[in-house]
Amino acid sequence: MSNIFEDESLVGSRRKNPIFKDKKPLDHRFLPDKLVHRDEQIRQIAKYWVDVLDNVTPSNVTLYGKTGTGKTAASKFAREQLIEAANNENVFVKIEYIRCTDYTTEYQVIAELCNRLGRDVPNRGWTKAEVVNAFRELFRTNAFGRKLHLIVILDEIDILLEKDGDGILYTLTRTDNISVLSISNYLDFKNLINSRVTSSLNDKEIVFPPYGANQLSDILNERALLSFNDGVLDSDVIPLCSAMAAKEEGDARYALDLLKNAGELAFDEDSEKVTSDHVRRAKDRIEHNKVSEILSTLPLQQQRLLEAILTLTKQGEEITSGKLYEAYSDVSKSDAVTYRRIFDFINDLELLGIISTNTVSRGRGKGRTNIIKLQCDEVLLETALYTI
Ligand SMILES: Nc1ncnc2c1ncn2[C@@H]1O[C@H](COP(=O)(O)OP(=O)(O)OP(=O)(O)O)[C@@H](O)[C@H]1O
Repeated sequence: MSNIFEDESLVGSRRKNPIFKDKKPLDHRFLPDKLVHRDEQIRQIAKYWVDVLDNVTPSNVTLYGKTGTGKTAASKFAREQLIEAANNENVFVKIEYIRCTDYTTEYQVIAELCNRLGRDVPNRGWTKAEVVNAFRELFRTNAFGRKLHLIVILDEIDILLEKDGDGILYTLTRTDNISVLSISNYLDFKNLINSRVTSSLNDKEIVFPPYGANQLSDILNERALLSFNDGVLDSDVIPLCSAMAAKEEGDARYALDLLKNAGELAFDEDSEKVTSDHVRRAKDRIEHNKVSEILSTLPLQQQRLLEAILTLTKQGEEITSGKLYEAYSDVSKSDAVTYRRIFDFINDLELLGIISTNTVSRGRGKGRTNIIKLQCDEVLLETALYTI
């Protein structure tokens, strides 16, 4: 059989893509040369970090803001600039970026930092104290031959704090020559931290507000110039992506996803232009992928519970827990779990944002009832449920 990658249709599409010039700039990990509308925040980070150029350990900083507001991009941007300035001034600085979804415990973060600094530490097997000692030793013994300043960026820190407590911040902020830049989605992130640690965080906080539609348009215009061939975007495409993303809490990542998916749909359909219709369908496609992704990770019984919720919703019924249990037992038959377990499942599905629950009072003496509602599109859910 001939090689599928050499198939005429694929070779053709690689050589000349009528829509995209280069898709990379639409990828989440792409770091653009300039971050429009984030000058102020980058300047603030620089104001704290600049101390390091005078050999002074910078203050710890916390960045707050909802998802897709440019926190990661701004901190990586500041990192690049500081590394360049430090090289020019011959100051020894390392800035290590750690995504706490990948390293979810203090042990893992410290071991990873040791490894990046050239001290081999196993990913498991040692005690936490041993790993912390090995790490501190690097700074105590001047292992690098000259004074190293380490700035640790802890992105999505909430995940680590929830899972493993605030020991990581304690360890890092109590080691000489280290400063931490924490990135959090929640303004109340300090509630997860003990006061012994908050005191060393020094309250240097930078807020990233959600982007408005016009700001999102500026961001998309910059990326579109790099990614799309001239003239392929209809004039209403970027304004529409921006307006839709502004509604989704000003999330630049979502705006970029809409634009990229709209372009891919246009390409798949051999269209010469990307239109607002592609954007609308891109929105459905993204939601569909999101729902499918969530569903594919759900245990079977929870999927069955969702099937039951879907059936009742389609029948136009008000869904109480009692009614739901009956419908669920019909779907699950002999392997149905107990009525009590259903409440855990309902809780989990609510946390995932697929359903919502609302407790209503039925009037005097009649007690209270839980009303369950679907929070995602019925058709999307149905397709996703029956295709996984
Ligand atoms: N001002 C901007 N200019 C250009 N691109 C931007 C800007 N702000 C965000 N982006 C882009 O939007 C995407 C999401 O941004 P980023 O990852 O920095 O958000 P975040 O606030 O860290 O989100 P999360 O909390 O979900 O991690 C990235 O691809 C980033 O490059």
